[in-house]
Amino acid sequence: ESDLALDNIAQKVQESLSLEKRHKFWETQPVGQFKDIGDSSLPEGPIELPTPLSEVKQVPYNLPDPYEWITCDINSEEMCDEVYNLLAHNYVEDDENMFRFNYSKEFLRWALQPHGYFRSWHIGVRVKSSKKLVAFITGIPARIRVCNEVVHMAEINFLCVHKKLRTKRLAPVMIKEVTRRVHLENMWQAAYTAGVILPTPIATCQYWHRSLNPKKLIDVGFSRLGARMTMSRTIKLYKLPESTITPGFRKMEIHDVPAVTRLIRNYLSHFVVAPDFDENYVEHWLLPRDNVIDSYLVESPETHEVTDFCSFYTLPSSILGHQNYSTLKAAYSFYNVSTVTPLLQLMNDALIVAKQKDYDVFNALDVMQNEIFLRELKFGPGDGKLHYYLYNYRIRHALKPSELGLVLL
Ligand SMILES: CCCCCCCCCCCCCC(=O)SCCNC(=O)CCNC(=O)[C@H](O)C(C)(C)COP(=O)(O)OP(=O)(O)OC[C@H]1O[C@@H](n2cnc3c(N)ncnc32)[C@H](O)[C@@H]1OP(=O)(O)O
Ligand SMILES: CNCCCN(C)c1ncc(F)c(N2CC(C(=O)NCc3cnc4ccccn34)C2)n1
Repeated sequence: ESDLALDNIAQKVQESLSLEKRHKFWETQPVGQFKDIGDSSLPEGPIELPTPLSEVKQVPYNLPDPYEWITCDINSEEMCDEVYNLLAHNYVEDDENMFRFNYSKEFLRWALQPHGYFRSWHIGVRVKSSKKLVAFITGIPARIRVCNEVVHMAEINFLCVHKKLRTKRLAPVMIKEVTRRVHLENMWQAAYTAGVILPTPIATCQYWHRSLNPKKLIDVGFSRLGARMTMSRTIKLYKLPESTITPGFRKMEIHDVPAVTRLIRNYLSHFVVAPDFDENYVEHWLLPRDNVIDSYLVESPETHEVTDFCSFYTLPSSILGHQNYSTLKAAYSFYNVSTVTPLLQLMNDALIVAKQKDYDVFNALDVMQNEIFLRELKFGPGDGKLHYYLYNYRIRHALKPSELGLVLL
């Protein structure tokens, strides 16, 4: 562990000196460069113009000899298993390597197949001889409004290189290949998030956590017993009512799609960067799916109008090397809209539902208006920051988290 800890410190020092840090790959890309920070003479908008489709590289980038590209059909049970296992063993871990995201197969099928998706954007690298999947990166199409213009872009996610193939500069090749395939569909921008600092974040957000099962969170080292706090006092502090308190609070259903679309479109229009939701988008991204996405709304008992909405997605983490627990059941706040029910009360009902469904922790970023409820509902600030990025699109000033209306998975 001590070597790892030293590596982590070195990494942290490097990151903190990020201005001196050489980004040999990212310096070649059409993204905001650190050297340009503060240069308000640079125009807002696309950095490079589209190239004619005939001039886009028609063949995949070269991989080192033992490897080959594979387009992953996430609908195939076998391929989905391979992707699931690569991520379950090699995807994002916390800085102390105590937890690793454990995206489920049904979550991956949801996350990667929105209306109009491209299978060619689900890109794997495998070993020619053994056919073993050793790397992965994905894109999905999205319509994102940025500074009052709607841009068709790719949302890039699930970039993963097997632990044994790290620091071999495979990631830049993966990124260039997904870029090439997005260009072939005549799209020229992308949005992505990462826990690491790269050229150049458009916003940097903070994770907050609300304990639902404090005893387990303390046992596994996710959180620590507060000073002058006993375990029983801590359990009492986070106790929640047995049932939700808002009249008309219920699960979203398919017939609610038009009303929820109106509600969320209106709400997201207040943010500088936000998805351009239509009914297709709402039907895919917000209709409940067991163990993947939960969404609730408030239907006024008097007028039957839909006045409020809240949602969270399910992303468990593997607990690495603990004898009593193997999985942390985490809910991540997704999109929430309050027009009649106070946001505090709406989100408290979301916490109550999450507790009823045996989640251990409820996570939220400080985006949108989440700051209204974070402290009040006993969320604590986490150590994880999430940086938001746009590819080939310059925004003159970095955004405050409260100007962001976009949550990626
Ligand atoms: C128009 C369409 C455009 C579409 C594309 C838009 C861009 C999409 C961009 C991707 C969005 C992904 C969104 C998510 O999925 S974020 C989640 C990323 N995945 C993980 O953290 C899982 C665990 N880690 C790994 O699997 C590997 O460490 C990865 C694969 C992350 C790097 O592999 P490795 O550790 O073996 O390194 P390398 O030697 O191959 O390459 C080193 C180069 O890679 C740059 N690097 C490191 N981490 C990231 C990162 N998270 N985003 C972008 N770049 C990253 C790094 O700065 C350096 O470049 P430079 O500093 O020298 O310049
Ligand atoms: C590219 N998609 C971005 C979203 C992926 N997401 C959800 C994410 N990206 C970076 C983070 F920093 C993060 N955090 C949630 C907070 C947290 O829970 N920290 C303790 C912890 C428990 N399990 C894990 C697994 C990995 C990392 C930290 N973990 C920090 N979440």
